[in-house]
Amino acid sequence: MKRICSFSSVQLFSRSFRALAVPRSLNYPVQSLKRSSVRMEIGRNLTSGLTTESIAKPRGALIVLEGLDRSGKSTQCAKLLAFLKGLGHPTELWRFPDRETSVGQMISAYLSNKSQLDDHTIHLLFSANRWEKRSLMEEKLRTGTTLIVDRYSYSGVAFSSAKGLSIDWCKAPEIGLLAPDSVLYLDISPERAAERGGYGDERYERVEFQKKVANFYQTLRDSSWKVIDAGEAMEEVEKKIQEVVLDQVKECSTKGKPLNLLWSS
Ligand SMILES: Nc1ncnc2c1ncn2[C@@H]1O[C@H](COP(=O)(O)OP(=O)(O)O)[C@@H](O)[C@H]1O
Ligand SMILES: Cc1cn([C@H]2C[C@H](O)[C@@H](COP(=O)(O)OP(=O)(O)O)O2)c(=O)[nH]c1=O
Repeated sequence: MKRICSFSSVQLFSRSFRALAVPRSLNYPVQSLKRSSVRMEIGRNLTSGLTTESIAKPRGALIVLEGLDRSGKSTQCAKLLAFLKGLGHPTELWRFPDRETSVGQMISAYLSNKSQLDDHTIHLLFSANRWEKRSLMEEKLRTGTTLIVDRYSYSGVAFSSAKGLSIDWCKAPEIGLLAPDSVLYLDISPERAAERGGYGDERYERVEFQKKVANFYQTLRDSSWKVIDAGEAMEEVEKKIQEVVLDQVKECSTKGKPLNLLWSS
């Protein structure tokens, strides 16, 4: 196994944040670079020292569920966990934000309107919350555990972009996190999601805002995505998810598949 990360998350953040947040008027080395070069520079900084193996080795699969608030992610994650465990696949369920860590507690206070934070700051906290779990995530996958992850970097980018931050800025601190093998997007209209239980308790649970989030999710789709109609009955959604995920889990655990990095070109 080759070395994956030579930076601590704090270093990664201070580098990305400095490079992104510095006003053009300040005399900072990246200031004179064009926007696209800045992005490339950040990509190099963030990913230098991050390498993945070229030979595909058997490992666990990284499965991400995404979607609007109340699209059914938690329900389906729990069902998928039971399904994979029942088939004998070592599997864990993770979720972001991970509200257990100290960063996660700051996020939780913000989401429940107990604290106020600048939009950029909360974005970086969400990202830091993923970086603090990155090495454990890699270790679990390489030792054969499949991870089902309830929300990941796509939530980070879609929700912050919906507030008006630039997509490129939002993606930058996510570069170098592990790329999922499958992203299952639970597709539902914001209006239908709002009719489901518990809606309206947290900061982002407003229909107009969720409409914007849905639009930004669309721009993030890539070949790893499968869109699932989340308006169908729970059992139907469950079956569709199982088909997609089982293929991935089998491929990763038997043939093996290289681990890729998110948004690194
Ligand atoms: N396919 C479905 N049809 C109807 N209600 C659903 C469906 N999936 C989930 N629900 C209900 O919607 C609510 C939100 O589901 P949840 O899984 O917590 O969503 P999320 O984790 O995406 O916020 C819960 O009350 C859940 O029982
Ligand atoms: C992971 C993540 C979530 N979020 C938002 C999405 C949710 O509105 C909120 C909390 O996520 P979550 O607890 O998963 O909410 P829900 O169960 O209702 O889907 O945080 C971000 O804004 N950025 C992120 O990086």
